[in-house]
Amino acid sequence: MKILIIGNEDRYRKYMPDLEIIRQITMVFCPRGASDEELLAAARDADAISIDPIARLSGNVIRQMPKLKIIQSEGVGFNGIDCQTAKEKGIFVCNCKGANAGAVAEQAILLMLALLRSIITGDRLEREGRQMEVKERLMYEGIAELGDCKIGLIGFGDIAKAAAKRLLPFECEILYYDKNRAPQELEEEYHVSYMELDKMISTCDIISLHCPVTPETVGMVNAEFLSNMKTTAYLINTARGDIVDNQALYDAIVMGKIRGAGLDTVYPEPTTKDNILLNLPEECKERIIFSPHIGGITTSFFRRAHLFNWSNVETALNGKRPQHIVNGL
Ligand SMILES: NC(=O)C1=CN([C@@H]2O[C@H](COP(=O)(O)OP(=O)(O)OC[C@H]3O[C@@H](n4cnc5c(N)ncnc54)[C@H](OP(=O)(O)O)[C@@H]3O)[C@@H](O)[C@H]2O)C=CC1
Ligand SMILES: O=C(O)C(=O)CO
Repeated sequence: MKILIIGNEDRYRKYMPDLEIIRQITMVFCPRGASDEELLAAARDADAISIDPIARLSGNVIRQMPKLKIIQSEGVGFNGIDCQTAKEKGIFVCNCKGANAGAVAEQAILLMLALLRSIITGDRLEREGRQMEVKERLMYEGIAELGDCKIGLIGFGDIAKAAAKRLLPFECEILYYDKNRAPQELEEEYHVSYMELDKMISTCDIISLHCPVTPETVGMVNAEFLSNMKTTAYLINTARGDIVDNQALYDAIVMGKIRGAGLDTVYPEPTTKDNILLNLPEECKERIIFSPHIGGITTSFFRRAHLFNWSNVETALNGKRPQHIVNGL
């Protein structure tokens, strides 16, 4: 049997669990940006694919792999995979649901705190020996505590729940919007209140995105969305860059429609120097702070995810139904 692994080989090998299936299967590696032709030349006869959650896998490739039974995302996202073609061919697409929820929640909270305290600017000015300017700037703008903030979570799945759990001790008010309202017991368990999207956008001090990219959410954070936010509010995106309209966010920052943004995910990936969000005017460039899509990739996540992924692949290759199927099969 053969598995095609699309992603970073060194990282993959580093977290390889000690399982019998690994000794029985041939592994073929291709990098994230490999073309359809390269993937097919390497592993047209593969039985399984394990794929980095931000890599792409086209229907063209899926259709030409006659033995393929399972496509396993190495993370939560699967938006780069043609799930519909996989479904038509009876191939499972699975993710490792929840495996990096705590990690991404921590990253979102880190970005919130870093923005509230202007940590990037503070670090720069301190290193330049301009301590007074840091204090003056922060005194002028005011430093909010998380506990003073109303935080709006868009999407109330695993990551948003992990964020709500971690935000509770900060004593902030936590609101959420999801296309399906959660049962009352869950709202009580996580101390969150449901709010319609439009109201939440104009009410919250921090809006944090935790929904997937779908036709409904692509470009959801557009000029209208941003101009309805408070001028003192922050946007956090640890979900996917495609949910935010880059030009609209650029304009909102420059025109002072929102105070800032913390982005772990930026469209397109990988980020290039000419991305408009990296080219804000000097006076407001630190109003956006970035992390390079590292929210989910902690050591514990890799250990957990790889263990789960391999056993899920083994289940499918043994003709059984794997867990966390995301393409409706
Ligand atoms: N920065 C990083 O490293 C990482 C980023 N991610 C990103 O975060 C996203 C969320 O992850 P996770 O919480 O684990 O996923 P979940 O599937 O657990 O949660 C997503 C939630 O969003 C809801 N949702 C779907 N569409 C909409 C919509 N239009 N408006 C509001 N809510 C919506 C879903 O509802 P329903 O279930 O009914 O569809 C679900 O409740 C992932 O899709 C991925 O893109 C994930 C991991 C790591
Ligand atoms: O799990 C995911 O979807 C990720 O983005 C991790 O990098």
